[in-house]
Amino acid sequence: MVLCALRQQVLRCSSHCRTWARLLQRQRSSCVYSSIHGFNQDEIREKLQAFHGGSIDLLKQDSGIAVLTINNPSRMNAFSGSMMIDLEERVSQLENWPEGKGLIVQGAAETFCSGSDLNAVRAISNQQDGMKMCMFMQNALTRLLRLPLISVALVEGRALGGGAELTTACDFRLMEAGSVIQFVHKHMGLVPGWGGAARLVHLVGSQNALKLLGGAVKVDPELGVNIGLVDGVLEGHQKTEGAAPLLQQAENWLSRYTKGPAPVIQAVKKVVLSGRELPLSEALRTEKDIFGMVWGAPANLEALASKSKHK
Ligand SMILES: CCC(=O)SCCNC(=O)CCNC(=O)[C@H](O)C(C)(C)COP(=O)(O)OP(=O)(O)OC[C@H]1O[C@@H](n2cnc3c(N)ncnc32)[C@H](O)[C@@H]1OP(=O)(O)O
Repeated sequence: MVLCALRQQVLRCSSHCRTWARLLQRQRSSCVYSSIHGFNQDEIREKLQAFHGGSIDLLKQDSGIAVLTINNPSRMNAFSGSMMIDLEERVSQLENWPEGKGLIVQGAAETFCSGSDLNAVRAISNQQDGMKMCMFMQNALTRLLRLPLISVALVEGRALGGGAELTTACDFRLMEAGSVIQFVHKHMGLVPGWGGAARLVHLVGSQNALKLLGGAVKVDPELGVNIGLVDGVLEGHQKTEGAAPLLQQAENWLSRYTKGPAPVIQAVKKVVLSGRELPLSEALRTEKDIFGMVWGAPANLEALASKSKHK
């Protein structure tokens, strides 16, 4: 009897492992560009590495909420080439964090991010290299959005150009009162290239996206909330007496969605992600696979044993 139960448990575990492996594989192979698109990761990494400065810092906390900081304050947190590589490496670390539940993306020194480092942009202004940088960043930001973590961009100060695009690679956006998100690309003779336009259309619809990009509109928190780009407004702790530090406010906001065991939170993110990205039949099959991973798992058994009521 005991042996039989044990065998069932082992079978269930190995089936869960296979499902996990398949889903992880699906997630990994879901980079937008690979060698079949003529994308040579090593070549572009080498080019980007030449434009150094700043860093992307990752702090994984025991709470299961990590903080990713865009750190290049002397350039208003603009993305140097080496920071792009850093970003990709931090995303890899987050993909391999079984205890993870949430992620906050913030800028250092009270501003979010002023986009690409214009010094690097000037130096690689040829079309081929520009497109390679764009492929690299689309891969990194797509993987960021597809992390099995519930993510929030915490916008303090300005999110400009690529910085505005980065906010759209998170599940949610919180803005400090007085902060601005602005797709300034048109003023630079550009359009978004880090995937920001495609994600913006999903978030706010094509009419609003056209207005924001076509007019390079300064999105303040009120407009952001009205068009569905922004999910919450935080009190500026410098200006409002008694307000908690912004990061603390963001952690409090996020914690309502990250309460509970990591496998369940990750499963929640995965079913939403598959519903958002996959055709319906494939999304339904993926949902079934993910359901199979939480069904009969410890959190489910514990909840059943405690006869919880949802009053
Ligand atoms: C993917 C496509 C893209 O992202 S294209 C890049 C889009 N971003 C931009 O064009 C931002 C240009 N910068 C600005 O508009 C201003 O610097 C903003 C961010 C509004 C800040 O203004 P302000 O508070 O007056 O400070 P400031 O101009 O003195 O800047 C401080 C130092 O930071 C630098 N900085 C700023 N942004 C960038 C950037 N994107 N790339 C490189 N450096 C940047 C400024 O040049 C300035 O440096 P310095 O003190 O003059 O050495």
